Amino acid sequence: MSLLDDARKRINEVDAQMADLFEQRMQAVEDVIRYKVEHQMDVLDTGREKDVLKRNMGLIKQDKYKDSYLAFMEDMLKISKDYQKSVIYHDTVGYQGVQGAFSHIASEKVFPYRKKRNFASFEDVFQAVCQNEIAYGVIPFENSFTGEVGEVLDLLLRYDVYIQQIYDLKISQNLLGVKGATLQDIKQVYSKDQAIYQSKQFLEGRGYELIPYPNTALAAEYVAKQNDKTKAAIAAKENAELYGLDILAEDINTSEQNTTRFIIIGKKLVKEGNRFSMIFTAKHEAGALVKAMEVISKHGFNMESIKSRSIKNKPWAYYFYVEIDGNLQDTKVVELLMEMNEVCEDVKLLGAYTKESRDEK
Ligand SMILES: O=C(O)C(=O)C[C@]1(C(=O)O)C=C[C@@H](O)C=C1
Repeated sequence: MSLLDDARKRINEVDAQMADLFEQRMQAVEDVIRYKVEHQMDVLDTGREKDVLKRNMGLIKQDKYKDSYLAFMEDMLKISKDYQKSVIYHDTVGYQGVQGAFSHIASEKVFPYRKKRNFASFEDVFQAVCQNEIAYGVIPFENSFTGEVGEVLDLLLRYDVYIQQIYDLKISQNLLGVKGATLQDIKQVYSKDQAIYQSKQFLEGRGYELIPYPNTALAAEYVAKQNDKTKAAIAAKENAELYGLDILAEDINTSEQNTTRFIIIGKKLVKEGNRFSMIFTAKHEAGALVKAMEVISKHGFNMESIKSRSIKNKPWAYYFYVEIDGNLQDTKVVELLMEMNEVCEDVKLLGAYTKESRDEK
């Protein structure tokens, strides 16, 4: 037996023991999870980690292995924390904003039975997905009235998440007042500027004082707290129940077609679906964008949407977001992605999802 064969035989034996020990460690971690959930404790315990590292480092006899072992143990702790979070938060859905906001309503429609957690910013939701603190994030992507949410495109470019599903929510604005109030009582109306704008036709000639508020759900909460019959909020119907308000006028928004498309993001690439999205940056040479477009059409794909955004910190450089009809499991798509990689500077697959055809809607 050669030296290499012998060494590999010993490695195999050690690996077998380590696999067994790994499972034993994870079994202990399962009990930690049970205890932490019961006592509502955080997954991270920095004090305990320091102890673990110190004690285990003391077990290493040869100094030359210490750095590697430290890295190994740190990885082990990360694996343990990631696993704990994936078990504890597997059914949690995150959204940006307060309860009653449209993102919250969309989360309830898509995941009626899962726990919800709200965050201050879109970026916080992306981060929470990446760190396993939530299983999914529900994020507004574009509105038929006001256009795309550019910041979300930038976040899709930066974070390692995938679009797994899309959901179209019909946005309906309503005038909500305190219990017993009538339209005649109202003097002041609170809401987000966009909602006021969308309800312009209804508001015209009524003499209400229009007061902008950071968002529709907060406006509803404010009106409920004031408990004043002269104040009303423009918000989604769901806020009436949430904050104990009456619906004084329903569907007051001008455009009946006002729909917001939400994307459901997660850490895994789900390959099923009849549409997929990608982001690419064209090479800095003449005709580079045309080349990319040609690759898409050459493979016979139908491009449903294209958007361009400037790249932060790179003046006059752009990236492109495209939506294409097709199934990621199709070999044609694999070929397309390979060729796109050749003609573009960067290509990032954003995920696959099912889009109903327009006729079905
Ligand atoms: O002892 C704990 O509290 C654990 O959650 C286990 C563990 C570990 O895997 O050793 C993991 C995460 C904590 O930050 C500390 C230690």
